[in-house]
This record gives sequence, structure tokens and C-alpha cells, in this order.
Amino acid sequence: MSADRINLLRTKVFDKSKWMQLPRDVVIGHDVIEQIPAVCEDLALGDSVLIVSGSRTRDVAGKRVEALLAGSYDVATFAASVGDPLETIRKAEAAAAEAGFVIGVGGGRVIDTAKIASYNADRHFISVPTAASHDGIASSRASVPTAEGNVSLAAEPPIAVVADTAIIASAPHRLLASGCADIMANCTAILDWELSHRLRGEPISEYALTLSRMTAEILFQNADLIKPHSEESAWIVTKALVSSGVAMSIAGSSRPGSGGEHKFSHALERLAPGKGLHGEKCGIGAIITMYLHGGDWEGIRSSLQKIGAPTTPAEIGVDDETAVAALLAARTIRPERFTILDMGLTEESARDLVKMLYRE
Ligand SMILES: NC(=O)C1=CN([C@@H]2O[C@H](COP(=O)(O)OP(=O)(O)OC[C@H]3O[C@@H](n4cnc5c(N)ncnc54)[C@H](OP(=O)(O)O)[C@@H]3O)[C@@H](O)[C@H]2O)C=CC1
Ligand SMILES: O=C(CO)COP(=O)(O)O
Ligand SMILES: [Zn+2]
Repeated sequence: MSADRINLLRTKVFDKSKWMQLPRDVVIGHDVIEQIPAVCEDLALGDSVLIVSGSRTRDVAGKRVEALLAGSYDVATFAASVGDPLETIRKAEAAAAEAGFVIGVGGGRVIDTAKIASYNADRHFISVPTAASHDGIASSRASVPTAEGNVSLAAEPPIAVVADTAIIASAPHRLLASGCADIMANCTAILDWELSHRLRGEPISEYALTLSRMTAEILFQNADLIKPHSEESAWIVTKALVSSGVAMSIAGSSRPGSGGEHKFSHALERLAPGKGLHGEKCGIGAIITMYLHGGDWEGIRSSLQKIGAPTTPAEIGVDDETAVAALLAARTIRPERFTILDMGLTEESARDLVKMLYRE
């Protein structure tokens, strides 16, 4: 082969690069919250720490983390209040800038606040989920509600995840079921991604896609094992959430875990704020988007029912008309993310779908 040809091939082969940020320590299991001092020592992140938690989650686990670290670190706390998320993030960022590293102890909102604040303040971040309710536990993305709908922001990937299954199993079952639904929704998210790849040439990551699909499939297979307040269930779901977060980190975007069903969920959050948990809305949305993809939508519905997640808008206090409006508004949220809901859905067809697929 001529030197010119080799150089051409080199250029072609080596002009691609990717930066994947993954957690270094992932500690999951019974009472592992007690391992936090060892994790912090192992990572040698500094002498001072900011612990971010919410009003409930501070009592659930935040205070325990504060006590565990108080002897060895200068500990500051930040209460991630429920209010304007961007304002809360700004305040958390200022507090993070004063600390050596940040620990987020809570549900999805708290973890996202801590990981964005860490990213903006250029601090390492440790993720301590108190509930297996969302797949942002281990990812480098954050999903933040704004007036225009949720935005997906780059965030600090956790350098460590410490997920205590005893704490997670004690959380309200609704949170665990919501996390299951968030993962089950991966199966429609990847169908949307493949559709966009075939139709519009959107780049796809086979590894991220396969990991995301496999994670959802494992959960569908284990749906019978998911029971309230069982530590085994917490273990199964938490591992799946970490795996799903890794898929997003590999992709460098939330695409492997967020398609039309998520845009429907974000639209609902805007139209009916506070109704339903994130994963619950995604699961409900996945029933419709799977139907539109021609897949096993009844399988999704029965798996959601098995784990105790809602399958109709009515179950989360949303009326049919609002669900129709959310289906139609979904395409206006993050419009660059092409999904099956961009394929000609009309008001009439949305109404028919809601009537047919969300029968009690
Ligand atoms: N980064 C990503 O990729 C993703 C991000 N998300 C984001 O995550 C958020 C949704 O997360 P989700 O966890 O569903 O909702 P929240 O974080 O709002 O948590 C729901 C409620 O559960 C409480 N809670 C959490 N853990 C426990 C526990 N162990 N015992 C009792 N109560 C508990 C919280 O308390 P407290 O008041 O203390 O917070 C809160 O009141 C959304 O903002 C969504 O956009 C969702 C999916 C993926
Ligand atoms: O929720 C997510 C994955 O489960 C990601 O959220 P976005 O839809 O905001 O990207
Ligand atoms: Zn989600």
C-alpha cells in the first residue's frame, strides 16, 4: 500500500474521538452508607465537603452522611429546596465553589442539583441515591425542568456512587416502581433513536444502545421479583439504573434513555406540574410510543402493572384532554430530538390513542 493511501486511511480512522466519563467507585449494597468515609479517603478529594440533600432526604440519609464525615472533613450543607430549579442550582453552585468536593444525597432532583453545581464549580461529585427512582444516579447528564420544558444539561459525572439498598428499600415503593418505569422506557427510547438514525442519519452508538436495551430487558424479565420494601428488589433496580446511566455516559447524551415517551413526560410536567413522578409519566408515555412503533405495548403495560407503576394518566391525576395536549406538545420539547411523535400525530389520532390505550 502506498504511503499516501496509508495516510488517507489513518486520517479516516483516527479523526474520531470520544470522551466518556464513568464513575470510578460504585458501591451498592446493605448499609454501604457506612462506607462513605472510606470512599472519600480512597478518592482523596479534599478536606472540605458540601452535602446537598432535600427536606426529607436529609432526615433519611443526609444527616447520617454529615455525621460520618464530621470528624475528618469540614462539612457544609445545602438544602435543595423545591422551587425555581435554576435558582436552586445557582445557589448550590456558589456553595459548591467554597467546598473541596460535593455529595448529593437524595432523589433525582437533589442528585441533579448537586451534579450540575459540581460541574459549574469544577468540583468532584459523589452520588448517594436515597431512592431507585431515576437513571440519573450514575450518569453525566442532568434533566432540569424549565418553562420551555425539561432541558438536558451536561453535568459532573459522579466519581463515586454509594447506593445503600437498606435505605432504598425503605423508601416509598412508588419511587422504586417509578425507577423501573424509567428503565423500561429505554425500550422505546432506543426505537426512537434507531428511527432517527435510519430516517435522518443521526449518529448512533451501538454499545450505548445495546446496553440500554439489555438493561430494560433484564428488568422486564425480573418484573415478578420487584416487590415493595424488598432489599433484593432495590438491588436489582439500582444496578439497572447504574447500567442505564452508564449507557447515557457512553453515548454522551440521554438519547439511550430518553425518546418520545420522555418528551411526553416533560410536556406533562409543564401542563400538569407536580402530577406523577418522572418515571411514572415516562412509563405511561412508553405505552403509546411502543404502540406507534408497532411493538409489544401490552407487554409494557402488564410489566408496569406487575411492579405497581401507573399505566394511565388518570392514575396520576391527569385527565385525558391534558394527556392529548401533552402528546401534541411533546414535539415542541427539544425539537432536535426526533421521535415517533414527530411522524404525523394529529389531534384526532392523539385523542383516539389516549382513548384506546389508556382504558382502565
Ligand atoms: N439526570 C438524569 O438523567 C435524570 C434526571 N431525572 C430528574 O430527576 C427528578 C425526578 O426524580 P425523582 O426521584 O422521581 O423525584 P424527586 O427527586 O423529586 O423525589 C421525589 C420525592 O421523594 C422523596 N424521597 C427521595 N428518597 C426518599 C426516601 N428514601 N424516603 C422518603 N422520601 C424520599 C424526595 O424528598 P426530598 O424532598 O428530600 O427531595 C421527594 O419528596 C426530575 O427532576 C427529573 O428530571 C430523572 C431521570 C433521569
Ligand atoms: O430522564 C432521562 C433518562 O431517563 C433523561 O432526561 P432528558 O429527557 O431530560 O434527557
Ligand atoms: Zn428518565
